[in-house]
Amino acid sequence: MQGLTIKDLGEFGFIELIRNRFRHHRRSDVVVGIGDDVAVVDVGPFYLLATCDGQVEGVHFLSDRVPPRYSGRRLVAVNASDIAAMGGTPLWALVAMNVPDHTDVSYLEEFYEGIVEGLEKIGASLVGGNCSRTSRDTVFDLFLTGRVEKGRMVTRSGAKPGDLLVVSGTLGRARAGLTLLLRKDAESLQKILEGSSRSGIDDLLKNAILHYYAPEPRMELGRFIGSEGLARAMIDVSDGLLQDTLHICRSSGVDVVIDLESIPVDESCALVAKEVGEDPLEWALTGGEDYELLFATTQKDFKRLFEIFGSVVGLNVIGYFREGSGRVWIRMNDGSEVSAEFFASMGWTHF
Ligand SMILES: Nc1ncnc2c1ncn2[C@@H]1O[C@H](COP(=O)(O)OP(=O)(O)O)[C@@H](O)[C@H]1O
Ligand SMILES: Cc1ncc(C[n+]2csc(CCOP(=O)(O)OP(=O)(O)O)c2C)c(N)n1
Ligand SMILES: [Mg+2]
Repeated sequence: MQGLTIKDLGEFGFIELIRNRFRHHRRSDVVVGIGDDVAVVDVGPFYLLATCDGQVEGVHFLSDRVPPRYSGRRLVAVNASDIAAMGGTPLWALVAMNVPDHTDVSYLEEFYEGIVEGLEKIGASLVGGNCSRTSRDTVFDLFLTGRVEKGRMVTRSGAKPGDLLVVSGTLGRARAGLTLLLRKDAESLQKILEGSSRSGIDDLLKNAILHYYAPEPRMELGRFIGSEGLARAMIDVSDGLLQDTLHICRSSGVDVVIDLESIPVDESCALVAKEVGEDPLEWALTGGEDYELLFATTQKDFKRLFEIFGSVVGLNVIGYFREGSGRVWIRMNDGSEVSAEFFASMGWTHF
């Protein structure tokens, strides 16, 4: 494809290209290859899960504004969230550290403190990695493995017409946190983080910033859903609700109708978006990085799940699946339906 750039093709176009080009390059023990939250390999007594996501300075985190301990925890959280979205349990991790040669060792030590803290929290351990010099930016990649009982993993591809679309927690909080980080000066940020003012609003803002710094992946919820077989398809919200819903629809070969009124817009998102003159609903739909779980389930299984996790993490039915060819529709407040791409951008894409 001479003359075509990665920007022309886009992130998902490129992944599709690689996936199709090497479709036949596959050992017989590969259960799920390119195209889901994690790869799944049959190792005998259980399925081994493997995933890899990175944090790039200026793209995912800001080294001059975010304490490195949080960025280390963030690196773990974004990977652990993919294991949760498969219904699995994390095991071992390797870190590829790529930094310029003037980097402070104390900065790196703190970054690693965060990595190990994050791994211990999810019951995984660091077993190796790699170091390389870069010409400018700091880039950390984590490779995380996990396990799931055979046949208990939840892929992106099992949603059926009639299933409910459910999301955990609230949406738009990470976008609110990032916006605060980019707009506030260091002193105001410090004040919010120290909680020196005792108003409820400051708590909301602090919460949003910390959520952006280092989100808490939904490990218990994901594992429960997997072990009890309570979802037919699942993904985590990294690129944005619309984009990640689209992944489920395309993989499952069904359409979904999202009901705008039922989107759980985070309180901090409503507050910050209003302050900067943006639409909170659009942030909730496309902001991404909330690392909530998004899944297709039946009415009966939702009821069971809600009884256990409803009051702990919050679970909202935000739409339903129907026959179709992999499209996302938005039901407007007046009852009409609009194809999602005409309503808003679908979410984050790297190119
Ligand atoms: N550069 C790449 N080469 C091969 N596979 C890739 C590459 N980038 C992503 N993938 C695969 O494409 C799928 C989707 O990746 P991605 O969109 O990053 O998902 P996630 O949001 O779960 O991290 C995964 O199976 C991932 O392993
Ligand atoms: C400084 C900064 N600008 C913008 C963002 C927003 N952002 C960066 S990557 C991303 C999407 C998720 O990251 P990605 O690497 O695509 O993770 P994956 O979907 O592969 O899990 C978003 C919303 C950010 N986190 N930090
Ligand atoms: Mg990824």
